[in-house]
Amino acid sequence: MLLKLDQVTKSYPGTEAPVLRGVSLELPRGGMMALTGESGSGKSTLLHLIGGLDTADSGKIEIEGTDLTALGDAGRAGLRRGTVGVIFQQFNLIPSLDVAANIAFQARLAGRHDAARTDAMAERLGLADHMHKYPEQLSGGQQQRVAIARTLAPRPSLVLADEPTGNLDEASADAVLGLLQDLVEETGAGLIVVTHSERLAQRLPRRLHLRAGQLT
Ligand SMILES: Nc1ncnc2c1ncn2[C@@H]1O[C@H](COP(=O)(O)OP(=O)(O)OP(=O)(O)O)[C@@H](O)[C@H]1O
Repeated sequence: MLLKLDQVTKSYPGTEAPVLRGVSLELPRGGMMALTGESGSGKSTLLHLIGGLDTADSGKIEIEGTDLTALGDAGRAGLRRGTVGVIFQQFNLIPSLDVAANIAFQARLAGRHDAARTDAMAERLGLADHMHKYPEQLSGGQQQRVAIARTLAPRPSLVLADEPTGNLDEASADAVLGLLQDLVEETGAGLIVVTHSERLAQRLPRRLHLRAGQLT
């Protein structure tokens, strides 16, 4: 199993009810699913726990058999470099690096930089003519595609995308999600897409819905 969550619970200081209450799920290798739910239902929190960006209060999260809850900060950071890739809502590109260097950044950290692969992916994502531009010189859709390329470059086993098309119009959102799915499928990785859009969620083979901190 690529990902296994067992009875995961999470509260933030100052919030009355837990944000996540006993969340369990399994995603097989190469599996793809959408995670939907109202604003504040805990989608980003769940993604952050799976991505090792934050820790659960109780329960177990396993990625490729490794128990995240037993790893320290360094262990979780290592997992983020190689095994799990996160595409953030706000892209988080590095402003001082051009597109080529942004795309290569995480792969270099993971010791998996492959220039030919980076170029091929940039081409697929329509970024070939923009490789020497800086993030501020790109449109939102182009920045999103750079963020996708950067996350996929180190070949993670699991890709987590938080509203990857949230800032795009419908046609661009469809195109970007389609490309993301194709690229993830080609690498055999698993994919979890958080989205507000029921329409986009329908494009994924499996859908889970969070309501008041529980999966339905
Ligand atoms: N760092 C934090 N400290 C305290 N409360 C937080 C923190 N992060 C999130 N929350 C609270 O946890 C709840 C779930 O937030 P989360 O961001 O996971 O929801 P979401 O479903 O992703 O929402 P959205 O769709 O609006 O992005 C919200 O009530 C939010 O206010």
